[in-house]
Amino acid sequence: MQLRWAGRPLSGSAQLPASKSESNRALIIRALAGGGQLENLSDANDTELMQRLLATPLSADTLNAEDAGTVMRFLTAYLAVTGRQVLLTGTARMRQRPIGVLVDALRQLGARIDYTEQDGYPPLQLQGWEPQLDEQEPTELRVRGDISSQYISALMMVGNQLPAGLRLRLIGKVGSRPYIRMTQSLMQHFGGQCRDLGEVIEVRPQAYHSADYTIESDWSAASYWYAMVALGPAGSSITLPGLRQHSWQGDQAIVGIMAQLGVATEFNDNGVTLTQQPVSAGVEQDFTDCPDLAQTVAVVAAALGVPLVLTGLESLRIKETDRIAALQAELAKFGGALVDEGDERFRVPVAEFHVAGQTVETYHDHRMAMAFAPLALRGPLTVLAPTVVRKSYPQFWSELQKVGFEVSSQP
Ligand SMILES: O=C(O)C1=C[C@@H](OP(=O)(O)O)[C@@H](O)[C@H](O)C1
Ligand SMILES: C=C(OP(=O)(O)O)C(=O)O
Repeated sequence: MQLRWAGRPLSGSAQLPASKSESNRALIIRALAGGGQLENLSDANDTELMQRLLATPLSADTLNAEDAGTVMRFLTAYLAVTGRQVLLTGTARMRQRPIGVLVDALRQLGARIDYTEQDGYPPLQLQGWEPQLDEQEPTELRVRGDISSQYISALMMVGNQLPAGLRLRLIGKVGSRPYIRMTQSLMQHFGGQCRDLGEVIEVRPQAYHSADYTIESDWSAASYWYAMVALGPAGSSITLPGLRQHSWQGDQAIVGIMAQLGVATEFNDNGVTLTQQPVSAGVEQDFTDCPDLAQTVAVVAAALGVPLVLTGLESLRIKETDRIAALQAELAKFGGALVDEGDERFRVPVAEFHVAGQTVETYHDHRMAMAFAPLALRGPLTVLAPTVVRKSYPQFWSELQKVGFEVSSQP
C-alpha cells in the first residue's frame, strides 16, 4: 500500500470501528445470558469471528480463533463451562501465545482440557466440564496477572456458572487493568454480580439477564487519528464520532498522552474533535494499563523529535508479533530508535527522522500498519501486507482516503 499526502492541513471527520474489546465481551456474556440486542457491534474480523464461532453447530469438531487473542481466551472459558468437546486452534502466531494460566485455572474449576501440541499453548482439545456441585463457598483461584489480563476477564465472565461463584486472587503485577474493569462493567450491565477489590475479584453465582447495549467506538483505533493530527501540517484537525467522555476503555488514556504530544481533545455531544497544540519538552509514559497505545505513541514521539521514556511494555512481546522487536526494526528505517535501557525501561531518543519512501513491514500486526501509516503526512511511504488492519479496523485505508490521503495498492 503506497501512501501520500498532498500537504494541506488534515481536516474532516473519520469513522471509527466499534470497540472489539467491548464487542467480544458483550457477545460472550449475551451467549451466557441467552439474549439481548447489541447495537454498533464491531465489523472487525476479531468480532465477526467471535460471532461465527459462537454460532457454530455443536457438532463442529474444530474451531479456529485465528489471530484473535480475545476470541482464543474468552472462547476457551466459554466452551469449557458449556461442556463443549471441541478442538480450539489458531494461527501459527496464536500457537506461540501462552494460555497455560487460563487452562490451569479452568482445570481447577472442573474443565478437562488437553494440549495437542506444546504444553501451555494452543491448540486445545476441550473434553468436558465436571465442576464440584456441592461447593458452598466461592471457588478460590490464584491467577497470575502479569502475562495477559484476558485470562482474568475470561474467568470472570464464566465465574457465575460455578455453583457458589468464583474468587480470583491476582498474583504479581497486574497488566491491562482497565480491561478487567471493562469486563466487570459489562457483566454488571447484564445483571452479573462482580466485585473488584484490587487483589481479589469476586463473582457471585447470579445468572445474567438479557440486556441491550450499544458498543462505543474504539479508542485504540482513535489513537491513529491522534497521531495524524500530531504529525499533520499546522492547523490539522479531525472529528471522531462515537466516542464517549465516560468510557469503559482504558485506551482513552490517549487523550492525556497526546495532550503532551501536541493534540488537544474537545468532547462534544457526538464524539471528539482533535486539534493541534504545543508539544511538551519530553514525555514519560507507563503503558501497563494501555499496552495497545505504545506503538502509536513511540512512532509519534520519534517523528516529532520529543524524547520519550516508555515503561510497562512487558506484554508487547507476546502480542500479534514481538512488538518491541518490530518497533525497533521499523523505527530504524527512518533514523529513529527504541532503546532498551534494561529494567523494563525503553527510550525513544531524539534523532534525525526522515520519511522518504521507506517500506514498513507489518509482521501480521494490525497495529504496526496503523501506527506507521500516519508518517505518510511527513513523506511518501509504503506499508506491506496492508489487509492486516482487518483484525480491528477494516475501513482504516478507506477512511484515510476519505480525508485526502492518496492510497494506492499499485507496486
Ligand atoms: O481484554 C481485551 O480486550 C484486551 C486486553 C489487552 O491484552 P492483554 O491483557 O493481553 O494485555 C489488549 O492488549 C488487547 O488488545 C485486548
Ligand atoms: C493485542 C491485541 O489483540 P489480541 O490480544 O486480542 O489478539 C491488539 O488488538 O492489539
